[in-house]
Amino acid sequence: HSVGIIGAPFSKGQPRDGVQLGPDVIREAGLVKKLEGQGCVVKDYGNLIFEEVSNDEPIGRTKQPRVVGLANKKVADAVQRVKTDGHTCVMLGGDHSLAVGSIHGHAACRPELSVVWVDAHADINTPLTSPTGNIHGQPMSYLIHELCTKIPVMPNFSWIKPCIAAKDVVYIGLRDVDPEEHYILKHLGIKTFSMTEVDGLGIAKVMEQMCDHIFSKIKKPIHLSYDVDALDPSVAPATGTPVIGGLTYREGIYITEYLCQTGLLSAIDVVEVNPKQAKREEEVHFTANVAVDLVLGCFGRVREG
Ligand SMILES: N[C@](CCCC[B-](O)(O)O)(CCN1CCCCC1)C(=O)O
Ligand SMILES: [Mn+2]
Ligand SMILES: [Mn+2]
Repeated sequence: HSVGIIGAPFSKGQPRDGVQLGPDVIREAGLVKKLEGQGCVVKDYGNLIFEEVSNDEPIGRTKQPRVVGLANKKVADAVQRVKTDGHTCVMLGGDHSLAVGSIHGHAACRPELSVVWVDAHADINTPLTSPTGNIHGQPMSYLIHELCTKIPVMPNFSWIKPCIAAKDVVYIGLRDVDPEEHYILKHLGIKTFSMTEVDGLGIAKVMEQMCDHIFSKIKKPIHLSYDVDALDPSVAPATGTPVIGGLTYREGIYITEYLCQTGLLSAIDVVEVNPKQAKREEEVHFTANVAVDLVLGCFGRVREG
């Protein structure tokens, strides 16, 4: 595997300080060395530099729109470059608003994408449905063709063109979905495997049925957007919006092992690691090590040795 790593130290899609430190704590947990140790060729493109935006007043309830729009343009260009260079892209967040740029940049190289969104949350609020105005709860609404009429014009967002179809999206791990998001998921017929399905079917069946769904016609490259809060807070405590009843470590890893063996993983986001949300120092290292293990699973590490 040839891997291109991008650090995206960005936090303005949500209000909690610290998630901008995610890329560096994940690197400090040995990501590059461990990938190389399992035979990957790794190019670390370093951390993107995000410029400030003054007077970034809310638009309606939406907070920090200008700096989020600007940051995602940078991410989109960087992901496109990594893909053009021929690597599987790994974007280290930073908050989940960065998925707008990551998926947009990926789709610029691979127009026919399927998106696997692993998350406690659906992150599909529009600017008008969001209960908080935090853009990390909205990224999917800017990317899905069927929602484009629901998105108001916002400064620094005009470059964004919807690039994925609802039928090519699948969710795993949902357990904290806002009412409006639930309506959108149902209305668009988006395939979801909430924690209820994970419990009822077991993770192996979830992965089988998920692949049947996204590969129902042709096989498309996969964009895996992995929010560490999909995992149970006991497994990934250093994150901004923890929700109890999440994926076990084993389930979280199984998802990456399964997707790796499809051979279709083309870009991966690992987001929402926030060291400042940890109660104790060891929780930071624990969460960072789990994040590293998720990436290793995407690139061929299997637990049998
Ligand atoms: N859906 C929420 C949470 C988004 C989490 C973003 B992620 O997945 O990247 O971490 C709001 C959640 N909800 C608001 C009302 C009270 C309960 C929580 C939102 O702010 O839109
Ligand atoms: Mn998320
Ligand atoms: Mn989440």
